[in-house]
Amino acid sequence: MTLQDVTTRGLVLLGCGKMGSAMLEGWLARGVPSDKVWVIDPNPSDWVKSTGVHVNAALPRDPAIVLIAVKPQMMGAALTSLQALGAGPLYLTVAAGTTIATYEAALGAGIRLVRAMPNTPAAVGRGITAIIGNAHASPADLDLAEALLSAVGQVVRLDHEGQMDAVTAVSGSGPAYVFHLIEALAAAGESEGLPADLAMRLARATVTGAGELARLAPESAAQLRINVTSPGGTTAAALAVLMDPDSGFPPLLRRAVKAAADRGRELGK
Ligand SMILES: NC(=O)C1=CN([C@@H]2O[C@H](COP(=O)(O)OP(=O)(O)OC[C@H]3O[C@@H](n4cnc5c(N)ncnc54)[C@H](O)[C@@H]3O)[C@@H](O)[C@H]2O)C=CC1
Ligand SMILES: O=C(O)[C@@H]1CCC=N1
Repeated sequence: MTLQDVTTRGLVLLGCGKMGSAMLEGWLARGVPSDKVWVIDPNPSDWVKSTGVHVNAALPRDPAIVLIAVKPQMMGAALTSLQALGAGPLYLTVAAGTTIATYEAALGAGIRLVRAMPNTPAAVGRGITAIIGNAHASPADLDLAEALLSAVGQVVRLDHEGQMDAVTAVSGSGPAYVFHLIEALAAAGESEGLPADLAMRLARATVTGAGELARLAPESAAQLRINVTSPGGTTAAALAVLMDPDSGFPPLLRRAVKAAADRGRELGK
């Protein structure tokens, strides 16, 4: 199966909230025809309804791909609406926590399934998605999933499903940590006397600019940090706080990432 099959046979999205919409936005922007996309969602957004995709219409009989993007807590009920499709399509799921075994139990042990963990920068083509196939997913299925997901950013393949909760905690949830960094940096600027709108503008441009530099520059993140840090200067004073081994970013992020990974494991039970 190829990307051409996807645009011929169709793509079904089960659940089109924040993550499903981010991916759909990326695919539509990259030329997937809207009349080849079927969305099933009891509460479709105005944006989804405005895209021209089929919304809560009868499904095609033989779609190439079914993307599952409902919350893990709703998965049991949601999967019943796919049972009629059986082992025909390639299933691609982005749900945190929910294990391959859960889908096989609900949809049939013979299904071809790729479990993926994307992130919302997919909406602007800058996502990163980790994938792992089940035992029935062929190399061609993984290639197809990768081709589809490459349309919205980078793709990495995992060695085993056990890595997925850590991936979720780093890159799936990670954009939220960065957005919170913008909020916190702006709030700190306000505390130093800046007006709120100026502080937010500076914080947002700094985080996105640093992100772009990290993407394009050949240097490591550590070297880029060193390049900002004049000996005895302002950055060094801030980094003494942020790099404190007991109270700085490293222990804080270790705790945050562990909490996210633990939650993923819990959702999988
Ligand atoms: N938001 C994110 O950054 C990421 C989310 N994910 C995963 O994506 C999945 C969806 O998360 P979000 O988009 O954030 O949640 P969301 O709440 O924005 O979207 C879920 C959508 O599913 C719909 N839905 C509920 N019951 C349904 C049913 N029975 N059949 C069809 N649709 C149904 C809801 O109406 C909603 O539009 C989750 O499993 C999450 O773990 C994965 C990576 C990143
Ligand atoms: O918060 C969540 O559970 C989902 C998974 C990764 C990002 N959002």
